[in-house]
Amino acid sequence: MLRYLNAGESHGKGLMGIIEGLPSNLYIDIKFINNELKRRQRGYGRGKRMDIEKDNIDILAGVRGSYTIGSPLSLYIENKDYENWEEKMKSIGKIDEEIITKPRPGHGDFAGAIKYRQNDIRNILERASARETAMRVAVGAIAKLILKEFNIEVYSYVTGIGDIEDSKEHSLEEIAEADNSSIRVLDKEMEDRIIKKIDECKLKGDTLGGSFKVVAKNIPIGLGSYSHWDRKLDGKLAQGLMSLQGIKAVEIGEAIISAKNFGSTVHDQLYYDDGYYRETNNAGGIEAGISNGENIELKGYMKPIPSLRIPLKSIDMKTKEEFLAHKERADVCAVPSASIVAESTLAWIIASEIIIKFGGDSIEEMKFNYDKYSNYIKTR
Ligand SMILES: Cc1cc2nc3c(=O)[nH]c(=O)nc-3n(C[C@H](O)[C@H](O)[C@H](O)COP(=O)(O)O)c2cc1C
Ligand SMILES: C=C(O[C@@H]1CC(C(=O)O)=C[C@@H](OP(=O)(O)O)[C@H]1O)C(=O)O
Repeated sequence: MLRYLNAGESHGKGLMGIIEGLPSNLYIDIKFINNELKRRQRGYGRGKRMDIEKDNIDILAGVRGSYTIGSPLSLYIENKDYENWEEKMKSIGKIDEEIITKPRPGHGDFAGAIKYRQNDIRNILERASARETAMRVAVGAIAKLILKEFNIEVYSYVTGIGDIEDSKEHSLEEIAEADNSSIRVLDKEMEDRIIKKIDECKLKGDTLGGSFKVVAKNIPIGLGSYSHWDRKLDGKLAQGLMSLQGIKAVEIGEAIISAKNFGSTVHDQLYYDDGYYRETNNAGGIEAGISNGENIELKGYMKPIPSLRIPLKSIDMKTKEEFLAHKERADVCAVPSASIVAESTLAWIIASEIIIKFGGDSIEEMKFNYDKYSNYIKTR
Protein backbone atom coordinates (compact mmCIF):
# COMPACT_ATOMS: atom_id res chain seq x y z
CA MET A 1 0.00 0.00 0.00
CA LEU A 2 1.21 3.47 -0.91
CA ARG A 3 0.51 6.37 1.45
CA TYR A 4 1.77 9.84 2.26
CA LEU A 5 1.45 12.59 4.79
CA ASN A 6 2.41 16.22 4.45
CA ALA A 7 2.87 19.05 6.94
CA GLY A 8 3.64 22.74 6.76
CA GLU A 9 2.02 26.15 7.19
CA SER A 10 1.76 28.49 4.22
CA HIS A 11 4.17 31.03 5.74
CA GLY A 12 6.15 28.62 7.91
CA LYS A 13 9.68 27.45 7.16
CA GLY A 14 8.65 24.90 4.57
CA LEU A 15 6.62 21.87 3.54
CA MET A 16 7.44 18.33 4.57
CA GLY A 17 6.26 15.09 3.01
CA ILE A 18 6.72 11.42 3.82
CA ILE A 19 5.87 8.70 1.30
CA GLU A 20 5.69 5.13 2.46
CA GLY A 21 5.23 1.97 0.41
CA LEU A 22 7.27 2.93 -2.67
CA PRO A 23 8.83 0.04 -4.59
CA SER A 24 12.62 -0.16 -4.49
CA ASN A 25 14.77 0.51 -7.57
CA LEU A 26 12.57 3.37 -8.80
CA TYR A 27 14.66 6.08 -10.48
CA ILE A 28 13.99 9.42 -8.75
CA ASP A 29 14.37 12.06 -11.42
CA ILE A 30 14.87 15.32 -9.49
CA LYS A 31 14.77 17.45 -12.65
CA PHE A 32 11.38 16.00 -13.52
CA ILE A 33 10.01 16.67 -10.00
CA ASN A 34 11.27 20.27 -10.08
CA ASN A 35 9.73 20.82 -13.48
CA GLU A 36 6.38 19.61 -12.14
CA LEU A 37 6.71 22.09 -9.27
CA LYS A 38 7.38 24.85 -11.81
CA ARG A 39 4.31 23.84 -13.84
CA ARG A 40 2.14 24.28 -10.72
CA GLN A 41 3.54 27.75 -10.04
CA ARG A 42 2.71 29.08 -13.51
CA GLY A 43 -0.60 30.43 -14.73
CA TYR A 44 -1.93 33.86 -15.52
CA GLY A 45 -3.91 35.33 -12.61
CA ARG A 46 -1.73 34.19 -9.76
CA GLY A 47 -0.65 36.75 -7.14
CA LYS A 48 2.67 38.12 -5.94
CA ARG A 49 3.50 35.03 -3.84
CA MET A 50 4.42 33.05 -6.95
CA ASP A 51 7.12 35.65 -7.75
CA ILE A 52 8.67 34.98 -4.34
CA GLU A 53 8.59 31.17 -4.27
CA LYS A 54 11.05 29.09 -6.31
CA ASP A 55 9.79 25.62 -5.41
CA ASN A 56 12.57 23.08 -5.39
CA ILE A 57 12.57 19.55 -3.96
CA ASP A 58 15.03 18.36 -1.36
CA ILE A 59 15.02 14.60 -0.71
CA LEU A 60 16.21 13.92 2.82
CA ALA A 61 15.79 10.14 3.04
CA GLY A 62 14.84 7.00 1.14
CA VAL A 63 17.10 7.37 -1.91
CA ARG A 64 20.69 6.30 -2.64
CA GLY A 65 22.36 7.11 -5.94
CA SER A 66 19.02 8.36 -7.40
CA TYR A 67 17.16 5.07 -6.73
CA THR A 68 14.66 4.18 -4.00
CA ILE A 69 15.81 1.48 -1.60
CA GLY A 70 12.51 0.38 -0.03
CA SER A 71 12.59 2.85 2.86
CA PRO A 72 10.17 5.77 3.35
CA LEU A 73 10.97 8.83 1.26
CA SER A 74 11.25 12.14 3.05
CA LEU A 75 10.75 15.35 1.07
CA TYR A 76 11.20 19.05 1.80
CA ILE A 77 10.26 22.26 -0.04
CA GLU A 78 11.46 25.55 1.42
CA ASN A 79 9.06 28.50 1.71
CA LYS A 80 11.13 31.43 0.45
CA ASP A 81 8.48 33.80 1.84
CA TYR A 82 9.31 32.64 5.40
CA GLU A 83 12.00 35.29 5.75
CA ASN A 84 9.28 37.94 5.36
CA TRP A 85 7.01 36.21 7.88
CA GLU A 86 9.42 34.86 10.47
CA GLU A 87 8.54 37.41 13.16
CA LYS A 88 4.79 37.10 12.61
CA MET A 89 4.94 33.32 12.57
CA LYS A 90 6.92 33.22 15.81
CA SER A 91 4.62 35.67 17.60
CA ILE A 92 1.45 34.15 16.17
CA GLY A 93 -1.61 35.31 18.08
CA LYS A 94 0.41 37.43 20.51
CA ILE A 95 0.55 40.86 18.86
CA ASP A 96 -3.00 42.20 19.35
CA GLU A 97 -3.25 44.46 16.28
CA GLU A 98 -2.10 41.62 14.01
CA ILE A 99 -4.77 39.16 15.15
CA ILE A 100 -7.23 38.39 12.34
CA THR A 101 -10.82 38.31 13.58
CA LYS A 102 -12.92 39.03 10.46
CA PRO A 103 -13.44 35.77 8.52
CA ARG A 104 -13.42 35.70 4.71
CA PRO A 105 -16.61 34.07 3.38
CA GLY A 106 -15.63 31.05 1.31
CA HIS A 107 -12.36 30.32 3.15
CA GLY A 108 -11.87 28.11 6.21
CA ASP A 109 -11.64 31.13 8.56
CA PHE A 110 -15.03 31.09 10.30
CA ALA A 111 -15.64 27.37 10.77
CA GLY A 112 -11.95 26.71 11.50
CA ALA A 113 -11.72 29.41 14.21
CA ILE A 114 -14.71 27.92 16.00
CA LYS A 115 -13.68 24.29 15.52
CA TYR A 116 -10.08 24.75 16.76
CA ARG A 117 -10.95 27.45 19.38
CA GLN A 118 -8.54 29.97 17.82
CA ASN A 119 -8.85 33.72 18.35
CA ASP A 120 -6.42 34.46 15.52
CA ILE A 121 -7.74 33.35 12.14
CA ARG A 122 -4.15 33.22 10.85
CA ASN A 123 -3.86 29.94 12.75
CA ILE A 124 -6.58 28.58 10.45
CA LEU A 125 -5.64 30.05 7.08
CA GLU A 126 -2.00 28.98 7.36
CA ARG A 127 -2.90 25.32 6.98
CA ALA A 128 -6.19 25.64 5.06
CA SER A 129 -4.12 27.38 2.36
CA ALA A 130 -3.38 25.70 -0.95
CA ARG A 131 0.35 26.22 -0.30
CA GLU A 132 0.47 22.53 0.70
CA THR A 133 -0.43 21.59 -2.88
CA ALA A 134 3.25 22.15 -3.75
CA MET A 135 4.01 19.01 -1.73
CA ARG A 136 1.07 17.21 -3.33
CA VAL A 137 2.67 17.93 -6.69
CA ALA A 138 6.08 16.65 -5.55
CA VAL A 139 4.46 13.45 -4.30
CA GLY A 140 2.41 13.22 -7.50
CA ALA A 141 5.58 13.63 -9.56
CA ILE A 142 7.00 10.55 -7.83
CA ALA A 143 3.75 8.73 -8.62
CA LYS A 144 4.22 9.80 -12.27
CA LEU A 145 7.71 8.24 -12.19
CA ILE A 146 6.10 4.91 -11.19
CA LEU A 147 3.50 5.31 -13.95
CA LYS A 148 6.21 5.98 -16.55
CA GLU A 149 7.52 2.46 -15.89
CA PHE A 150 4.14 1.21 -17.14
CA ASN A 151 3.86 3.68 -20.00
CA ILE A 152 0.95 5.50 -18.30
CA GLU A 153 0.75 9.25 -18.93
CA VAL A 154 -1.37 11.98 -17.36
CA TYR A 155 -2.44 15.24 -19.03
CA SER A 156 -4.64 18.20 -18.17
CA TYR A 157 -5.95 21.42 -19.63
CA VAL A 158 -8.21 24.27 -18.56
CA THR A 159 -11.73 23.94 -19.98
CA GLY A 160 -13.04 27.25 -18.71
CA ILE A 161 -12.49 30.38 -16.64
CA GLY A 162 -15.62 32.19 -15.46
CA ASP A 163 -18.21 32.02 -18.24
CA ILE A 164 -15.64 31.48 -21.04
CA GLU A 165 -15.79 27.77 -21.79
CA ASP A 166 -14.25 25.26 -24.19
CA SER A 167 -16.73 22.45 -24.80
CA LYS A 168 -14.89 21.01 -27.85
CA GLU A 169 -13.49 17.48 -27.96
CA HIS A 170 -9.68 17.46 -28.02
CA SER A 171 -7.22 14.70 -28.91
CA LEU A 172 -4.49 13.77 -26.42
CA GLU A 173 -1.94 15.31 -28.82
CA GLU A 174 -3.77 18.64 -28.55
CA ILE A 175 -4.13 18.36 -24.75
CA ALA A 176 -0.39 17.70 -24.42
CA GLU A 177 0.14 21.25 -25.79
CA ALA A 178 -1.63 22.93 -22.84
CA ASP A 179 1.72 23.84 -21.20
CA ASN A 180 2.31 26.28 -24.09
CA SER A 181 -0.55 28.48 -22.91
CA SER A 182 -0.22 30.86 -19.96
CA ILE A 183 -3.69 29.79 -18.88
CA ARG A 184 -3.39 26.11 -20.02
CA VAL A 185 -6.15 26.42 -22.65
CA LEU A 186 -5.97 24.90 -26.14
CA ASP A 187 -7.28 27.82 -28.13
CA LYS A 188 -5.34 31.07 -28.63
CA GLU A 189 -8.45 33.19 -29.14
CA MET A 190 -9.90 31.80 -25.90
CA GLU A 191 -6.63 32.54 -24.10
CA ASP A 192 -6.80 36.20 -25.16
CA ARG A 193 -10.41 36.51 -23.97
CA ILE A 194 -9.60 34.89 -20.63
CA ILE A 195 -6.58 37.12 -20.01
CA LYS A 196 -8.75 40.16 -20.67
CA LYS A 197 -11.38 38.82 -18.28
CA ILE A 198 -8.81 38.16 -15.53
CA ASP A 199 -7.35 41.67 -15.98
CA GLU A 200 -10.80 43.27 -15.71
CA CYS A 201 -11.63 41.11 -12.70
CA LYS A 202 -8.39 42.11 -10.98
CA LEU A 203 -9.14 45.80 -11.54
CA LYS A 204 -12.53 45.32 -9.89
CA GLY A 205 -10.90 43.62 -6.89
CA ASP A 206 -12.81 40.43 -7.69
CA THR A 207 -11.85 36.77 -8.35
CA LEU A 208 -12.68 33.93 -10.74
CA GLY A 209 -13.02 30.15 -10.79
CA GLY A 210 -13.32 27.72 -13.67
CA SER A 211 -12.93 24.12 -14.74
CA PHE A 212 -10.28 21.72 -16.06
CA LYS A 213 -10.03 18.26 -17.53
CA VAL A 214 -7.53 15.57 -16.45
CA VAL A 215 -6.87 12.48 -18.58
CA ALA A 216 -4.74 9.38 -18.02
CA LYS A 217 -3.86 7.00 -20.87
CA ASN A 218 -2.69 3.37 -21.08
CA ILE A 219 -4.57 2.39 -17.94
CA PRO A 220 -4.72 -1.40 -17.39
CA ILE A 221 -8.14 -3.02 -17.08
CA GLY A 222 -9.00 -3.96 -13.48
CA LEU A 223 -7.84 -1.17 -11.16
CA GLY A 224 -10.33 -0.64 -8.30
CA SER A 225 -13.26 -2.89 -7.49
CA TYR A 226 -17.05 -2.95 -7.21
CA SER A 227 -16.84 -5.27 -4.20
CA HIS A 228 -17.11 -2.58 -1.53
CA TRP A 229 -17.78 1.19 -1.46
CA ASP A 230 -14.28 2.24 -0.47
CA ARG A 231 -12.57 0.16 -3.16
CA LYS A 232 -14.31 1.91 -6.07
CA LEU A 233 -11.90 3.74 -8.36
CA ASP A 234 -14.40 6.47 -9.30
CA GLY A 235 -15.05 7.10 -5.59
CA LYS A 236 -11.34 7.35 -4.82
CA LEU A 237 -10.70 9.74 -7.71
CA ALA A 238 -13.65 11.96 -6.82
CA GLN A 239 -12.46 12.15 -3.20
CA GLY A 240 -8.91 12.95 -4.34
CA LEU A 241 -10.01 15.81 -6.59
CA MET A 242 -12.63 17.13 -4.16
CA SER A 243 -9.94 17.36 -1.48
CA LEU A 244 -8.18 20.11 -3.48
CA GLN A 245 -8.78 23.64 -2.17
CA GLY A 246 -11.58 25.31 -4.11
CA ILE A 247 -12.77 22.23 -6.06
CA LYS A 248 -16.52 21.89 -5.62
CA ALA A 249 -17.57 19.32 -8.24
CA VAL A 250 -16.01 16.42 -10.11
CA GLU A 251 -17.39 14.87 -13.28
CA ILE A 252 -16.35 11.41 -14.46
CA GLY A 253 -16.46 11.00 -18.24
CA GLU A 254 -19.54 12.62 -19.78
CA ALA A 255 -21.62 12.23 -16.59
CA ILE A 256 -23.55 15.50 -16.78
CA ILE A 257 -24.78 15.23 -20.37
CA SER A 258 -25.35 11.47 -19.91
CA ALA A 259 -27.85 12.16 -17.13
CA LYS A 260 -30.00 13.96 -19.73
CA ASN A 261 -29.81 11.29 -22.47
CA PHE A 262 -31.14 7.78 -23.18
CA GLY A 263 -29.08 4.73 -22.15
CA SER A 264 -28.92 3.62 -25.76
CA THR A 265 -26.88 6.75 -26.61
CA VAL A 266 -24.75 6.83 -23.47
CA HIS A 267 -23.21 3.40 -22.80
CA ASP A 268 -19.98 2.68 -24.63
CA GLN A 269 -20.58 -0.32 -26.91
CA LEU A 270 -17.98 -3.08 -27.04
CA TYR A 271 -16.31 -4.38 -30.24
CA TYR A 272 -13.59 -6.93 -31.01
CA ASP A 273 -10.93 -6.91 -33.72
CA ASP A 274 -7.79 -8.68 -32.55
CA GLY A 275 -8.52 -7.10 -29.15
CA TYR A 276 -11.47 -5.37 -27.47
CA TYR A 277 -12.21 -1.77 -28.30
CA ARG A 278 -14.91 0.91 -27.96
CA GLU A 279 -15.76 3.85 -30.17
CA THR A 280 -16.89 6.12 -27.33
CA ASN A 281 -15.75 6.75 -23.75
CA ASN A 282 -18.70 8.39 -22.03
CA ALA A 283 -17.94 6.35 -18.90
CA GLY A 284 -14.55 8.08 -18.58
CA GLY A 285 -12.73 4.74 -18.40
CA ILE A 286 -14.49 3.39 -15.29
CA GLU A 287 -17.41 0.95 -14.99
CA ALA A 288 -18.61 -0.39 -11.61
CA GLY A 289 -15.65 1.21 -9.88
CA ILE A 290 -13.14 -0.66 -12.10
CA SER A 291 -10.91 0.74 -14.84
CA ASN A 292 -12.06 -0.69 -18.18
CA GLY A 293 -8.93 0.03 -20.22
CA GLU A 294 -10.15 3.26 -21.81
CA ASN A 295 -8.57 6.61 -20.91
CA ILE A 296 -9.59 7.87 -17.48
CA GLU A 297 -11.26 11.25 -17.95
CA LEU A 298 -12.20 13.60 -15.13
CA LYS A 299 -13.37 17.18 -14.96
CA GLY A 300 -12.95 19.41 -11.91
CA TYR A 301 -14.89 22.60 -11.13
CA MET A 302 -13.23 25.29 -9.03
CA LYS A 303 -15.09 28.08 -7.24
CA PRO A 304 -13.74 31.67 -7.39
CA ILE A 305 -10.90 32.51 -4.95
CA PRO A 306 -12.42 33.60 -1.58
CA SER A 307 -9.93 36.40 -0.71
CA LEU A 308 -11.23 39.56 -2.38
CA ARG A 309 -9.42 42.88 -2.64
CA ILE A 310 -12.84 44.51 -2.19
CA PRO A 311 -14.03 42.22 0.59
CA LEU A 312 -17.44 40.78 1.31
CA LYS A 313 -19.55 41.43 4.40
CA SER A 314 -18.47 39.64 7.53
CA ILE A 315 -18.61 39.91 11.31
CA ASP A 316 -15.73 40.77 13.61
CA MET A 317 -15.69 37.63 15.76
CA LYS A 318 -14.21 39.62 18.67
CA THR A 319 -16.80 42.43 18.86
CA LYS A 320 -19.67 40.76 16.89
CA GLU A 321 -19.95 43.99 14.85
CA GLU A 322 -20.56 44.06 11.10
CA PHE A 323 -17.30 44.53 9.20
CA LEU A 324 -15.88 43.77 5.82
CA ALA A 325 -13.84 40.56 5.73
CA HIS A 326 -10.11 40.54 6.36
CA LYS A 327 -7.94 41.41 3.31
CA GLU A 328 -5.17 38.96 2.48
CA ARG A 329 -2.76 38.95 -0.50
CA ALA A 330 -4.29 36.54 -3.02
CA ASP A 331 -4.55 35.07 -6.48
CA VAL A 332 -7.26 36.37 -8.81
CA CYS A 333 -7.56 32.97 -10.46
CA ALA A 334 -5.69 29.71 -9.81
CA VAL A 335 -7.45 27.23 -12.11
CA PRO A 336 -4.30 26.47 -14.21
CA SER A 337 -2.38 25.59 -11.02
CA ALA A 338 -5.29 23.50 -9.77
CA SER A 339 -5.23 21.49 -13.01
CA ILE A 340 -1.59 20.53 -12.33
CA VAL A 341 -2.43 19.52 -8.75
CA ALA A 342 -5.30 17.45 -10.17
CA GLU A 343 -2.84 15.67 -12.52
CA SER A 344 -0.72 14.83 -9.48
CA THR A 345 -3.75 13.55 -7.59
CA LEU A 346 -4.84 11.32 -10.46
CA ALA A 347 -1.26 10.03 -10.85
CA TRP A 348 -1.02 9.29 -7.13
CA ILE A 349 -4.30 7.33 -7.03
CA ILE A 350 -3.47 5.34 -10.17
CA ALA A 351 0.03 4.54 -8.87
CA SER A 352 -1.51 3.40 -5.56
CA GLU A 353 -3.93 1.16 -7.45
CA ILE A 354 -1.13 -0.29 -9.60
CA ILE A 355 0.69 -1.21 -6.40
CA ILE A 356 -2.47 -2.80 -4.96
CA LYS A 357 -3.07 -4.79 -8.15
CA PHE A 358 0.46 -5.82 -9.08
CA GLY A 359 2.07 -5.82 -5.65
CA GLY A 360 5.79 -6.29 -5.55
CA ASP A 361 8.44 -4.72 -3.35
CA SER A 362 10.62 -3.65 -6.27
CA ILE A 363 9.91 -2.13 -9.67
CA GLU A 364 11.21 -5.36 -11.28
CA GLU A 365 8.72 -7.51 -9.36
CA MET A 366 5.85 -5.13 -10.21
CA LYS A 367 6.74 -5.25 -13.92
CA PHE A 368 6.97 -9.06 -13.85
CA ASN A 369 3.44 -9.27 -12.40
CA TYR A 370 2.15 -6.58 -14.78
CA ASP A 371 3.58 -8.39 -17.84
CA LYS A 372 2.00 -11.68 -16.75
CA TYR A 373 -1.38 -9.96 -16.36
CA SER A 374 -1.03 -8.22 -19.76
CA ASN A 375 -0.35 -11.62 -21.39
CA TYR A 376 -3.41 -13.07 -19.64
CA ILE A 377 -5.60 -10.23 -20.98
CA LYS A 378 -4.51 -11.05 -24.55
CA THR A 379 -6.02 -14.53 -24.14
CA ARG A 380 -9.48 -13.27 -22.98
C1 LIG B 1 -3.47 26.63 -6.40
C2 LIG B 1 -4.48 27.30 -5.53
C3 LIG B 1 -4.30 28.62 -5.15
C4 LIG B 1 -5.22 29.26 -4.34
N1 LIG B 1 -5.01 30.57 -4.00
C5 LIG B 1 -5.87 31.18 -3.16
C6 LIG B 1 -5.63 32.53 -2.77
O1 LIG B 1 -4.68 33.17 -3.16
N2 LIG B 1 -6.51 33.09 -1.91
C7 LIG B 1 -7.61 32.43 -1.44
O2 LIG B 1 -8.39 32.98 -0.68
N3 LIG B 1 -7.87 31.16 -1.83
C8 LIG B 1 -7.02 30.52 -2.66
N4 LIG B 1 -7.27 29.23 -3.04
C9 LIG B 1 -8.50 28.57 -2.60
C10 LIG B 1 -8.60 28.36 -1.10
O3 LIG B 1 -7.45 27.70 -0.60
C11 LIG B 1 -9.84 27.55 -0.74
O4 LIG B 1 -10.97 28.12 -1.34
C12 LIG B 1 -10.04 27.52 0.79
O5 LIG B 1 -9.00 26.76 1.39
C13 LIG B 1 -11.39 26.95 1.23
O6 LIG B 1 -11.52 25.61 0.82
P1 LIG B 1 -12.68 25.14 -0.18
O7 LIG B 1 -12.75 26.15 -1.27
O8 LIG B 1 -12.22 23.79 -0.68
O9 LIG B 1 -13.96 25.07 0.59
C14 LIG B 1 -6.37 28.56 -3.87
C15 LIG B 1 -6.57 27.23 -4.28
C16 LIG B 1 -5.66 26.61 -5.10
C17 LIG B 1 -5.88 25.17 -5.53
C1 LIG C 1 1.30 29.83 -1.63
C2 LIG C 1 0.54 29.33 -2.57
O1 LIG C 1 -0.78 29.68 -2.78
C3 LIG C 1 -1.43 30.46 -1.82
C4 LIG C 1 -2.77 29.81 -1.55
C5 LIG C 1 -3.64 30.68 -0.74
C6 LIG C 1 -4.84 30.07 -0.15
O2 LIG C 1 -5.50 30.74 0.66
O3 LIG C 1 -5.18 28.93 -0.52
C7 LIG C 1 -3.36 32.02 -0.56
C8 LIG C 1 -2.19 32.71 -1.17
O4 LIG C 1 -1.19 32.84 -0.19
P1 LIG C 1 -0.40 34.24 0.05
O5 LIG C 1 -1.37 35.06 0.83
O6 LIG C 1 0.81 33.88 0.82
O7 LIG C 1 -0.10 34.82 -1.28
C9 LIG C 1 -1.63 31.88 -2.32
O8 LIG C 1 -0.43 32.44 -2.78
C10 LIG C 1 1.02 28.31 -3.52
O9 LIG C 1 0.22 27.90 -4.38
O10 LIG C 1 2.19 27.88 -3.41
